[in-house]
Amino acid sequence: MADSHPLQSVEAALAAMLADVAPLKAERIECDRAAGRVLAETVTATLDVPPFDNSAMDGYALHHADSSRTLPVTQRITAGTPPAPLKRGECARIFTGGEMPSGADCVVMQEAVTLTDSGIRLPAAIAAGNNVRRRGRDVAMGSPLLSAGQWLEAAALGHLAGQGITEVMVRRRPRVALLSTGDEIVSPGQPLEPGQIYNSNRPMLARLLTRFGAEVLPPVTVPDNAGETRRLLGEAAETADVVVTTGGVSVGEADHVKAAVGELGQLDLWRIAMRPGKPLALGRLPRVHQTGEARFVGLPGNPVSTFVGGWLFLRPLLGALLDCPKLAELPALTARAAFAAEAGPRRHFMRVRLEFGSEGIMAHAFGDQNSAVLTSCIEADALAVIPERGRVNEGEPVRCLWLQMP
Ligand SMILES: Nc1nc2c(c(=O)[nH]1)N[C@H]1C(S)=C(S)[C@@H](COP(=O)(O)OP(=O)(O)OC[C@H]3O[C@@H](n4cnc5c(N)ncnc54)[C@H](O)[C@@H]3O)O[C@H]1N2
Ligand code: MOO
Repeated sequence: MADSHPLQSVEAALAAMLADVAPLKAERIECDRAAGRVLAETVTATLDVPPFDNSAMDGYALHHADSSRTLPVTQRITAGTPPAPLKRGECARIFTGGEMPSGADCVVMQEAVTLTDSGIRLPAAIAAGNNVRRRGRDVAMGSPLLSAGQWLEAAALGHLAGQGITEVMVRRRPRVALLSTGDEIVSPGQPLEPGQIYNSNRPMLARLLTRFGAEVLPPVTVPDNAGETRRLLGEAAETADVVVTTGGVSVGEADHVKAAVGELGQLDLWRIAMRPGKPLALGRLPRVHQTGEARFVGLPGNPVSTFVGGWLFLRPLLGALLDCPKLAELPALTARAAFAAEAGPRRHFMRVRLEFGSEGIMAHAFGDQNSAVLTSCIEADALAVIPERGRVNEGEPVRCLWLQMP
């Protein structure tokens, strides 16, 4: 009976799921297509950035010993033009990014000088190094630029380009098959018959998985039939690294997923002490025609259970397959609860909106926390964690898992 089946802790379930996950192979791709991918190699800088000392301001380059004098302007240096050496007692007109001429060691902003008939009158006491961006200040040649496991987003892509790099080794994207179970499930675009509902889990999970770095395979709908469930799960395992189902993992008579996984492969774990998402199931499906096996994650059908299960289980699983620690771990923060809540034997993951105010961070819980109420996820920035049999009173600190991308 289901109720005699012990509930596993979230930690035990995560540990079991991640115990023997090996990172996927690496592949070389163009940097232009590398956004949202995970670096599979450590990249070493082959260039200093910036490659030469240059001016941080539009102004005049000089030697600091010439401070407070009036100097003739003997050259004009724009970004991209090589400078000539500068003699003592001269200054150079220079613009932001322009290379410092030898003989100069500081730059005075143009707003700080006075133009006179005999030259540029300089302010007193200009320090050496003033307004100069030193060669290698950002990146020193030979130093690690980016480490393996780096999630590639805007700044990292800029860093690679700054080295003139056009291709990088990244992890292959995990292929995820998404199977929606249930006779009542209909795809948007089709007419809705009595008793049917539209499939909201598929696009929601597809979006989450894409953001977590996966390649989502074409949609599969699974009827409430044991034979078809087995066939479609087996078929999915042939091409997918991860097979995710929604629905059909509870104790209803039409819940065929767990049995099918057990028959085809191995059901590692079922029922977790979490709310929502209690009937979540984990396992593996061996491939018949290909080598290896696919990971199986069975998410409960209620849309909120699917959403929360996606963040708490699919994200770490993809993080392990992609060997990306920052993807694997959800960042946690402590906020003040703008609500009171109590948890039973299951840890409660409440959908909250975070308000960043002068007094700190407040967590506002959505009013209806039922696992069928997807509205609770729309504005959710975080999951507030109420420990098993724990309680949080209004105004007290509460740990929150931030629903943020790496
Ligand atoms: N007697 C018991 N009944 C239930 C238990 C239990 O312990 N004993 N657990 C409840 C909990 S908690 C959950 S969560 C659900 C999960 O059940 P399943 O995973 O078997 O999911 P289904 O029954 O197939 O569906 C649940 C619910 O979600 C709707 N659904 C399913 N797929 C989709 C979809 N793709 N898009 C939108 N909505 C979907 C489905 O129509 C159901 O309303 O079981 C409880 N029952
Ligand atoms: O575990 Mo369920 O998602 O609470 O309704």
